[in-house]
Amino acid sequence: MSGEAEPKSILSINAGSSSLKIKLFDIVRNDKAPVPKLILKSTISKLTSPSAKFTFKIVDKKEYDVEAQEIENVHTSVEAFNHILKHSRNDDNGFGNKRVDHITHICHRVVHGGEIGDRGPLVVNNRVIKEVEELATLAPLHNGPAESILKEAIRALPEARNIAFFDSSFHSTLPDFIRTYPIDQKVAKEKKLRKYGFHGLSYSWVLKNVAKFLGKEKEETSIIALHLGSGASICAIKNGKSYDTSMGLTPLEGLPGGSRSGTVDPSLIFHYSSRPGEKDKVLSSVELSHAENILNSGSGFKALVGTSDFSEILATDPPTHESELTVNIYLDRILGFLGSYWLKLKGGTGGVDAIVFSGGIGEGSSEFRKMIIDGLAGLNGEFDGLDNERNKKGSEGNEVVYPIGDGEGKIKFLVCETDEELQMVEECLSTKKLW
Ligand SMILES: Nc1ncnc2c1ncn2[C@@H]1O[C@H](COP(=O)(O)OP(=O)(O)O)[C@@H](O)[C@H]1O
Ligand SMILES: CC(=O)OP(=O)(O)O
Ligand SMILES: [Mg+2]
Repeated sequence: MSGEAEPKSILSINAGSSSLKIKLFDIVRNDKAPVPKLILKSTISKLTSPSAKFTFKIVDKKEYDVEAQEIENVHTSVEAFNHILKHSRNDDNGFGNKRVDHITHICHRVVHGGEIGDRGPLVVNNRVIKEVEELATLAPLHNGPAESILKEAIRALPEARNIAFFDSSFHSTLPDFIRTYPIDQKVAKEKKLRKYGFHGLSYSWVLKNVAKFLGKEKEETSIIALHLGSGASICAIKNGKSYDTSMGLTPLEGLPGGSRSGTVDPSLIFHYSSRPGEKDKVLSSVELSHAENILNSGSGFKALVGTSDFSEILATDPPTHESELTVNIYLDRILGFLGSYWLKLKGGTGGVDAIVFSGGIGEGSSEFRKMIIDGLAGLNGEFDGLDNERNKKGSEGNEVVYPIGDGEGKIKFLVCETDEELQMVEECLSTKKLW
């Protein structure tokens, strides 16, 4: 453990439900502050729709680039982490052991922070690992993998200090009447059953960069941010604070995703799990966890159309009944949240600055952004119209945020290239107690 020393080299690890994304930064000092300089980025994607794809890029050493290489033997996030580590440690790949063994700090994205998550990032110790483990049932696609990577990082890079950043922390500002489920409050308090919300590292990054783009203070910025990735959520941010978000006690609530159903009538579970004529049967806990597993891992796009890869679904040519149904369901649920959050923010503060797209689908698909914006056309004047050309062109140069609207409405449409890895590093560098 380094401890108390200014970070020199930070590895940032983001275990998503379909991918592992890592970045390595050297920390250089300018006059006033430590500044991260990107050295390496690597991703393994399509973990849930194999074969997995491996990308590896060392900055300024293009000759060592690996681009979307298919890898057969990697199925889990921890296998993906070990694959990247092994590749980095091989001198033939342009990197070598020295660089890896100089890592002083490791930032880990942990999706569910439960009550400890409300305190912000924490230096990892046995107690934190135990909490992450205990919360695994509340984020089944995330906390288990994050815990395995945490343990593997401690084993493989023993000199580094590990820090956990919780996706749920950003939502600690949710008002009581939004975070409370209308159930017996004694049980709710005892079992800590409330809305937590996730994708908070992404929302922190989006808020910070959109405020900068708009030339406003964060505290004066109100946006509706969409994080559309393998898991998808929407957040209403009111004057710089999370006011409502579509995910809940777990990342299952709200929008459907690659393998998740999103919100369904809770009673569906009981009917799904019993055979015809057995409707009144009491379900065993095994049957209930099986149902929970199906809703998390065997539903969503995968169940509707056979793949959790949204780009494949959009590219189905000609579209099939299943691909169209999937896109229409996703679009409908997104528009439902947009309408609701627009109303909530308008009614409360009178202002929404922008609708912001991020995440693999939000950043990658101009076609799907157009469908969403077309769906809001009835509110012309309130919202921008679409600037078709800019929407198709995407980001120019190194823009983190760019507009895709025509500037005619009160509410802008923006795209923000999210960076959960750099968000963690920036928070680490600005929080001395984490060193
Ligand atoms: N250009 C694109 N068009 C449509 N979908 C895309 C595009 N690029 C990535 N995606 C989709 O984004 C999803 C992965 O998003 P990402 O945010 O990387 O996921 P994770 O939840 O694993 O972090 C996948 O469904 C993938 O198909
Ligand atoms: C919280 C969540 O669903 O994250 P991801 O989209 O990265 O799987
Ligand atoms: Mg993600």
